[in-house]
Amino acid sequence: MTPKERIFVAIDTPDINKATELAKALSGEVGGIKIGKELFTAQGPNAVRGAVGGEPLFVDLKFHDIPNTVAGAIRSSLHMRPFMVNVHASGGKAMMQAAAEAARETSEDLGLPRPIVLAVTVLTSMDDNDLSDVGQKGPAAEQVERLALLAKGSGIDGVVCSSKEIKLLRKACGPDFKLVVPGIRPTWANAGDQKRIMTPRDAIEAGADYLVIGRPITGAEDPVAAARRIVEELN
Ligand SMILES: O=c1ccn([C@@H]2O[C@H](COP(=O)(O)O)[C@@H](O)[C@H]2O)c(=O)[nH]1
Repeated sequence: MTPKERIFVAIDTPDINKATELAKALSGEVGGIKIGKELFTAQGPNAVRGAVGGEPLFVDLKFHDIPNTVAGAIRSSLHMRPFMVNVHASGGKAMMQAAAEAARETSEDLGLPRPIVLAVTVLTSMDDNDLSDVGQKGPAAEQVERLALLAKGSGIDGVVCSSKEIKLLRKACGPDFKLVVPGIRPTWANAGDQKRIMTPRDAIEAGADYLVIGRPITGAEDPVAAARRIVEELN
């Protein structure tokens, strides 16, 4: 896989025209498009698939509910023909097993390739202090490793983590376990609300499978130029 193919651009906007325009402009410049709660809640599944066109789609809705409800949500999300979907690892083993099973069964029923099912560990906007505020045992890297091992044991294909944990998780979870990494910031971009960050190049060198990059590209005056600058830095 080329470095470019490892980049998923996060298109976070409620505006379908803006989303469609960005997806079209960035087609061929990156590996795929990630949509999340902002666009999905405003526009719904049909609009999302329409906006993204034929590009590989990461449906980042981070389901977190009882197993039956999450299984149903995964089933429904497969109609968007995603390449990747996700749940929160903190929803527990039974919930993750239900999600993995729903993805397997539904893709078979629909005659579609099975999407990669990921579990979100600790949000990249949280540091050790934020974790302790919500009563989770830190440091963040330890909680990420704990949740990643639970996810792997529940039949999940990989995790969403920060680049700070890539080396640790490669060792703990093996070479085939997918590591999808947001909180990516080139040296020329603002961190914003992200706390556990790394540059695209350092994250790839550490062993990330996919990088999720939003505002450094979509918030740039020229998003295509920003995407190309990142790809050049990766090459
Ligand atoms: O831990 C997580 C999980 C998901 N995200 C999502 O990734 C993008 C990052 O966007 P930036 O603009 O590059 O910060 C965004 O859609 C988040 O919802 C994350 O950041 N951290």
